[in-house]
Amino acid sequence: MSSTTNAASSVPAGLTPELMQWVQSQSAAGVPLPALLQSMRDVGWRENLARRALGLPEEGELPPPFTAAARPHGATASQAGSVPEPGLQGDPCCIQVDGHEVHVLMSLHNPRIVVFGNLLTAQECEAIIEAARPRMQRSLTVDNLSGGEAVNDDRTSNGMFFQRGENEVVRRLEERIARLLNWPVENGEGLQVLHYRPGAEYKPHHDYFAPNEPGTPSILKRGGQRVGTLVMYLNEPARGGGTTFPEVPLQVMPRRGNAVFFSYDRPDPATRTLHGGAPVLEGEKWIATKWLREREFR
Ligand SMILES: O=C(O)CCC(=O)C(=O)O
Ligand SMILES: [Fe+2]
Repeated sequence: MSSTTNAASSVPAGLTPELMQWVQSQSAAGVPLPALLQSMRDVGWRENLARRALGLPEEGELPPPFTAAARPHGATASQAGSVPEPGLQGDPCCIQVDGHEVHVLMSLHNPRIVVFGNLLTAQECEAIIEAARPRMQRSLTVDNLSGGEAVNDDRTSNGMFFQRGENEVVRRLEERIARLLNWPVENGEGLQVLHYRPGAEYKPHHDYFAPNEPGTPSILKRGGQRVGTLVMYLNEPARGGGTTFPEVPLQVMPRRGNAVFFSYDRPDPATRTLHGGAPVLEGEKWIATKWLREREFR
């Protein structure tokens, strides 16, 4: 009798031991918190009970959804152990972000991947390509050994970085992304533009920084780990060039103005976010990538 009482007392109010066991086993299997939260909503758990089961702040404890104006440098959702996540409760097919209609084309919970349509207008895509074009150079990847950057045969694209908020289009887009993914503008790295010619590719990789590499501590000083990626398609190659997730497996084909978002709540392959840019077979591919950090990126 008393053991039953003890077991019950370790279960938060309103929840059941079976549920808590399920949460524990799902977490241990690498299912991210946002996916668990959504699964609980899907089977009818009330929002605050689901949040309590996951150790997340309950509604009313959190500041209102992020707006750059209201919360420019304040507490981030990552401090609640969370990751960027669009507001897809109620399965909307479109999300209005500052008067711009973003379409939700696909949503997968494990790994967490969401495909958006109409995130950028055709004019915005063109403007970003034209501002980037004169500044393109052979892409580098972060060198885990030194914490600096190096040319890498796995990545045969050309690229450049904009400063955050560098021009009007970039600033507007960054604001839109922050609102769409409920993640502060300040936690975003500068937008990166990549250009792939036929044959160019980006072999499968993770976007987080490998914890045990000697260069990682110095990389993490600038805003902590990456916790989410948004790859935005600025044009359409005629064939090839999809963003692949070999462990799902899934391939997202580039359509101008569309984007694929994925998040990872820990720097671990268990997040199943291995992904790459398949070789472009015909035509060219332009993308803009926004990487999101745990904290303010400086
Ligand atoms: O080219 C792609 O589709 C993927 C790009 C990518 O993985 C990245 O920018 O981190
Ligand atoms: Fe990547």
